[in-house]
Amino acid sequence: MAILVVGGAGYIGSHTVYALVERGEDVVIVDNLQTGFPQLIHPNARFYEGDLRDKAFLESVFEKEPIEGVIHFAANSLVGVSMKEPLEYFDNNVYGTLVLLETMKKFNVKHIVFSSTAATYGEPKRIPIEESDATEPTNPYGETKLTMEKMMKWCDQAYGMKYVALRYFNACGAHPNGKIGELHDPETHLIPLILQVPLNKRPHICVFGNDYPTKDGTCIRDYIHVCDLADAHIRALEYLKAHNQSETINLGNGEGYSVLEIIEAAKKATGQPIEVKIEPRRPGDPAKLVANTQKVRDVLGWTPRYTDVEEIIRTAWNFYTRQV
Ligand SMILES: NC(=O)c1ccc[n+]([C@@H]2O[C@H](COP(=O)([O-])OP(=O)(O)OC[C@H]3O[C@@H](n4cnc5c(N)ncnc54)[C@H](O)[C@@H]3O)[C@@H](O)[C@H]2O)c1
Ligand SMILES: O=c1ccn([C@@H]2O[C@H](COP(=O)(O)OP(=O)(O)O[C@H]3O[C@H](CO)[C@H](O)[C@H](O)[C@H]3O)[C@@H](O)[C@H]2O)c(=O)[nH]1
Repeated sequence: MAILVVGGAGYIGSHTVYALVERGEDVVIVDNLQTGFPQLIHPNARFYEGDLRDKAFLESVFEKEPIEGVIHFAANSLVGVSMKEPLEYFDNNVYGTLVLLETMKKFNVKHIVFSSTAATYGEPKRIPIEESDATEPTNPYGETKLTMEKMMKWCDQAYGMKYVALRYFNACGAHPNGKIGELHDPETHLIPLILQVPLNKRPHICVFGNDYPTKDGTCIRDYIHVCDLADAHIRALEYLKAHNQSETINLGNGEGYSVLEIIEAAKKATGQPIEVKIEPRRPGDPAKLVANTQKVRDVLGWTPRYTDVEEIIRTAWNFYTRQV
């Protein structure tokens, strides 16, 4: 039997594929490469290039492959773009998920693990955030992910399809093998942008606002290593097999770091100076996002392997310094 990884040529998807293959799983990837990279595709996975929204294509994959479970990463995920082009986000994220769920129903595949996000909460009412807290997304991206969660809830009720929705906080770092890591074009995430300074790809890192109500005035986030994320997906699939029960679970380290703290850690991890420029706030950034991680520990038995941000950044640095 095989695991289908939709979006397996992307950043988090590729790390999950590596973890699955390392465990001896048979892995099938579907990806249209819109933001994925051929070099992130594991050579032992069977790769089908195509779009999730292409029903005939997706059905042909389910016909050929003995798929028993799905991990779904494919989405548009830039908050700023989603504000300007919400319909593109509903089309790819919601309609793409609709086609996937219809195909799973047709081929009687009952288990799906999928990428949700802390953006489903919007501006949090309290820190750390618990899964039962209000979900009021402040942008179309978060709204599409919340809609995907709701689609799965009703598919469970109607068809007995079971899901684990993993609400990630800030994914970061790279596989310690140095072969795969975070590649986005354009890159918008803090850690890769910071590392572009010592890589001589940008003169300084812009800090978006130092007037937030936090300890040093910069935003606080919960950074989780991509291999720890990958591990949680595999545990979620095992949980579905063992318990056949749907869950929505936060996935973070449970520790908050400010933007300036991350820059300091990057200086230590790289041994290089990093010039900082303070800029105005980026619209839509909440001051503080930190996960309550009790549920992922209790339900999936997951604990993070990487808890030290300097070590996390070193794995990313190791990857970037090996790229030509
Ligand atoms: N990176 C983060 O910090 C973060 C945080 C929270 C949630 N997420 C979610 O995790 C998932 C993976 O994020 P990532 O950073 O690895 O993104 P990514 O862009 O690197 O990976 C997404 C992959 O899906 C593919 N894809 C997109 N639309 C597709 C379609 N219609 N058909 C086939 N393939 C398609 C892309 O080509 C890409 O390979 C996304 O759903 C994202 O919303 C990411
Ligand atoms: O050049 C930069 C880039 C980012 N930041 C700051 O660094 C923090 C982290 O920003 P990222 O863009 O790396 O990540 P976000 O917290 O904005 O977003 C991440 O987490 C969200 C959930 O909260 C979504 O899931 C989203 O997809 C995911 O990228 C923010 O305070 C941001 O303002 C800077 O100061 N300078």
